[in-house]
Amino acid sequence: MSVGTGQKPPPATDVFLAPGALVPAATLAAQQGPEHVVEPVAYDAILLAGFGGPEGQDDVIPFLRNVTAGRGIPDERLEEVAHHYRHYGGISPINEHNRQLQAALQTELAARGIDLPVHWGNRNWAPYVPDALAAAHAAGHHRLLAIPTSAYSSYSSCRQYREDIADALEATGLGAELVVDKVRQYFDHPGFVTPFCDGLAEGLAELRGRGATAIEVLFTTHSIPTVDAERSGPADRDFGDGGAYAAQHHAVAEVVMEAIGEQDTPWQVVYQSRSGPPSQPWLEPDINDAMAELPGQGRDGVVIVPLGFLSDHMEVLWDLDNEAMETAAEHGLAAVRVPTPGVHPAFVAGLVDLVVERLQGTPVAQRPARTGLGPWYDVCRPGCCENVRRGFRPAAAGLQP
Ligand SMILES: CC1=C(CCC(=O)O)c2cc3nc(cc4[nH]c(cc5[nH]c(cc1n2)c(C)c5CCC(=O)O)c(CCC(=O)O)c4C)C(CCC(=O)O)=C3C
Ligand SMILES: [Fe+2]
Repeated sequence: MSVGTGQKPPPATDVFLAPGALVPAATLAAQQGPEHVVEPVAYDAILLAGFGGPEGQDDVIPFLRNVTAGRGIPDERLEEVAHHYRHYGGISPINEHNRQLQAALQTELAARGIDLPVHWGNRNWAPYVPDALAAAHAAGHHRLLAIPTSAYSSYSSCRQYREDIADALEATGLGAELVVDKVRQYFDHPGFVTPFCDGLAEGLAELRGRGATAIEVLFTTHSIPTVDAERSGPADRDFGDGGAYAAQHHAVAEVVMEAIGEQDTPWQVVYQSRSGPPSQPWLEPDINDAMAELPGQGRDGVVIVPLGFLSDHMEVLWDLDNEAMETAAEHGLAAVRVPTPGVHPAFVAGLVDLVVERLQGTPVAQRPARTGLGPWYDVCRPGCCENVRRGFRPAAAGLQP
């Protein structure tokens, strides 16, 4: 299913979709303008692009091999992670979450009179992206708008989805017949931000009700290698240490604190679920290390906000609800974990708003964005979120190289 390695990148001005398939020149011209908004497109289907997870004990190891293919993840780490899944019967809830999100999107689209079927395909487990593309094609669809289940920039959270879509176009031989674009990154879209605001306000109230008086808010997200973080986002913009990935999380966290009137409550962005060899630097601090410091600073409670995730999947259940909660107890901290967006009505409506933007070509000034970083790009910029360790691989829905 992989695109041949060593393949030469296409010329710098092409929008890569798949060999032989380019978007119309007008679309390209529009998206290169200062507004980075593309012309309206009459999409005929949605592709919900998920991560995928095992649904039984026999799936666990093959799933982990899919996720880590070609990546130097040590075997001990795979064993350790397999154990997290085995603890829950080998079943990750993530596929069920995506089934629910698919159904909720379908309902919301219908309620607004938008006749677009939602096809669902995962990167790492069935139903796979190539199956979804084949199903879309068999149903007579040609212009797909992808909604990845990830809100931020970085190789793991954006480009890898785009590369896997490019691979799927190649593997299915549908590259000349299907166009696959994607919605802009929605880390600062009100639909994504609102559920966290609601959850954090409730979490703070709950902890205060339990008697905590010196609470710190921990906004947590997946750690990634610092080299990936530095390359996250468009290559022609500087986002400081940690690249666009860290900058987006910090900006959203600040917006959430302000939105609920908690500017004076201490908070920080922390990282979780690190893997890879110890010699390789990843974003820090780890959530557990950060918590160990808090009693010394006079804190007696933490609200954990899983800002980097869309649903209560394994990274949330195990790494937060088991591990981080245990760490909190060890350090005498009262703790509560806020829900992920899941199928919160504001989130589902927000995703449909993103689809409508692209159907209508909404001007950038009319696009909602809660941070100064956005609204983000309709089409990923050249060199966006590249993985220097793996090298160049073609990616759908972006400018090359
Ligand atoms: C940024 C990011 C997100 C958020 C964006 C998004 O949501 O897409 C995310 C989500 C997820 N990560 C997940 C699972 C795993 N991630 C792994 C490994 C890795 N993740 C990374 C990053 C991210 N991961 C990285 C840099 C690696 C190292 C290897 C590599 O470069 O790829 C491994 C291998 C073992 C390990 O090392 O932990 C597993 C099993 C699941 C499914 C959970 C379930 O099944 O419920 C989900 C939603
Ligand atoms: Fe991951």
